[in-house]
Amino acid sequence: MQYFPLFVDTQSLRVLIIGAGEVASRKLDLLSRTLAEIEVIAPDICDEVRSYARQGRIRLHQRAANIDDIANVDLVYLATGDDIFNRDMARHATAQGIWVNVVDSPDLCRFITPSIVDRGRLQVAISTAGAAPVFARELRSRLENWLPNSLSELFDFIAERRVEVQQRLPDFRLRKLFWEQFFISNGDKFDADTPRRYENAFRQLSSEGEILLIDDQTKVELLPIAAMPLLQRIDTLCSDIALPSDLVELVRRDASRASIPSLSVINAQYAKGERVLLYAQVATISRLVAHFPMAKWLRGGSL
Ligand SMILES: C[C@@]1(CC(=O)O)c2cc3[nH]c(cc4nc(cc5[nH]c(cc(n2)[C@H]1CCC(=O)O)[C@@](C)(CC(=O)O)[C@@H]5CCC(=O)O)C(CC(=O)O)=C4CCC(=O)O)c(CCC(=O)O)c3CC(=O)O
Ligand SMILES: NC(=O)C1=CN([C@@H]2O[C@H](COP(=O)(O)OP(=O)(O)OC[C@H]3O[C@@H](n4cnc5c(N)ncnc54)[C@H](O)[C@@H]3O)[C@@H](O)[C@H]2O)C=CC1
Repeated sequence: MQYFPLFVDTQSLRVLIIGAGEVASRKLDLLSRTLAEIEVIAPDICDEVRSYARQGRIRLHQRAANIDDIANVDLVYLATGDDIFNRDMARHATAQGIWVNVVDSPDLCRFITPSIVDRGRLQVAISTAGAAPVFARELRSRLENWLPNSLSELFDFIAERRVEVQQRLPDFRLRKLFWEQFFISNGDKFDADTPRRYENAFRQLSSEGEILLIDDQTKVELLPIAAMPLLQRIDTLCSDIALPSDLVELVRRDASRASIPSLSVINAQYAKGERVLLYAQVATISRLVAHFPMAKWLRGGSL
């Protein structure tokens, strides 16, 4: 991973864009939505950039830039098309510890610009490490279609209630269960029923455990989609045989691992409200089913 994604707090971030053509205006389309203070310097200014200045969103200076301009800023974007000038400015910026992006020279970039799906608090950033920005753009447009616009409202709604949930559910485990329950019932949209689903999620909190069974003859890729949220909620993954890697991928990363415990231990875990997944040979799973009628045997196409 040469490029590592970070989300930068833009409050009082000072951003300088040098150049005011098409590429600068594309960067500005996203940067202007942030809280950053933005300054743009260029002798030739395209209409889009000019309109940001008219709205008072950026400070615009119509002149050539020089090295003194990069003092006292946090980020610099060089979008001039003048290779020698860009290289020179990038060198000065880097020497001063200022993070620099040169739009057409990845080797001069301290950071690169991802393609961004903007849903307010929910941000999806895509990068191909510079290999294919067009692919990043195409993937973005697929995600734009897939992620409803109302996700912005949903995450505002949730953020406003985070403290309330912490107060109403002091137990961390119950809070986690609450949010899982809420997202299962609400889905990824905000509508008139969202506040009701939020209240219902408090009522639907059960501290009941779960026993999931998967036998080694079952192909993981054929498991029903409805099994995915169940696997995501597992606390412990128990097995005495090798686990298929695609199954490990589906289970929560922080789930603990164990060998298959005795029947009485499984009973005790269930009674405590733990959620266990037991992976074993068919014969073992059949025996477990006989002992635990409440267990769910996950098989291809059935639940
Ligand atoms: C390294 C990086 C540095 C940086 O700019 O930060 C970079 C570099 C270069 N871009 C080039 C070209 C194009 N870039 C785009 C579009 C986008 N480019 C963006 C980011 C990045 N571009 C960074 C890596 C991102 C990653 O990791 O994938 C996006 C995501 C964000 C944004 O720019 O705001 C935005 C899509 C936004 C969206 O719509 O979602 C298009 C398509 C178009 O215009 O529609 C083309 C024309 C097609 C083509 O040539 O591929 C060239 C060749 C120049 C030449 O050949 O002359 C270089 C230089 C090189 O490759 O050496
Ligand atoms: N347009 C595109 O989609 C793409 C462009 N590029 C590259 O990105 C760069 C910028 O592209 P465009 O915005 O289309 O170019 P452009 O020619 O429209 O804009 C260049 C801007 O830089 C300014 N500039 C030049 N020298 C300057 C200096 N010394 N100080 C301050 N400003 C200065 C100009 O006044 C102008 O505002 C070019 O190198 C281009 O090759 C790369 C990929 C795609």
